Amino acid sequence: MLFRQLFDRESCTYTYLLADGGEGILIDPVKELVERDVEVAQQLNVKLKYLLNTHCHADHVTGTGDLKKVLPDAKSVISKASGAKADVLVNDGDAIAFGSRHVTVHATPGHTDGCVTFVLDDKSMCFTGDAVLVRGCGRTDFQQGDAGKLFDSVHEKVFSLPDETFVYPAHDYKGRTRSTVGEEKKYNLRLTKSRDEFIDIMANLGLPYPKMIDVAVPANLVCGIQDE
Ligand SMILES: N[C@@H](CCC(=O)N[C@@H](CSS)C(=O)NCC(=O)O)C(=O)O
Ligand SMILES: [Fe+2]
Repeated sequence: MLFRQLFDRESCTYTYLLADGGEGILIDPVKELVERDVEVAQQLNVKLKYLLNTHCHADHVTGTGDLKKVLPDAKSVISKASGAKADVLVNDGDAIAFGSRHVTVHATPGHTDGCVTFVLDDKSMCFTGDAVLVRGCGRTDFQQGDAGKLFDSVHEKVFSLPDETFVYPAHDYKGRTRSTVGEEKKYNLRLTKSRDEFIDIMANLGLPYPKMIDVAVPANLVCGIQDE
């Protein structure tokens, strides 16, 4: 299987390309980097079949809408629970296939209601969006955020994966690229605490809202297609 991790310096977002037999998926593309993503896919002889979003992002506009303009056969994907528009609305347990491989959708609400984690068929990798970040997790102070829900989601749907499963987050703000389930179960600064302590930590993060939130959320509810 072909795998690439790509990075947006502006929003610190990771985009992932997975492909098999010339068919591929992109997870969490960023609008400003659509040209880069198309070029990478072309150079690696990958026909992009599905353009996946782990959730309705608040900090950047998804590239899935613009990618569809240049790749008309590609289908945008987001969870039904996100309330956003896309060609394919997925639910917990659904599979997205490319070549002879697939990822399974695991609903991991809490950062937003519609957050999902994509788990590769052999459980070697999972793509956690903002549910699990390296040594951290997505904030829960906007967009239906619910710390108790996030704690339960992660413990039930991510920490139940094998310790060796690589964790690929949607963002990292300190230059880290990936982790493993085992590492996060041991060293995550928030999710290793008790449920009550976790809820308290999340209520007191004191983070400023993402700069782009007022533009990004409405745009992402319509797959990144804004009035132009
Ligand atoms: N400064 C950035 C936004 C940073 C931020 O709020 N990140 C989110 C993920 S994007 S919704 C988050 O959940 N962070 C958790 C954390 O502990 O940092 C901007 O202005 O865009
Ligand atoms: Fe987010």
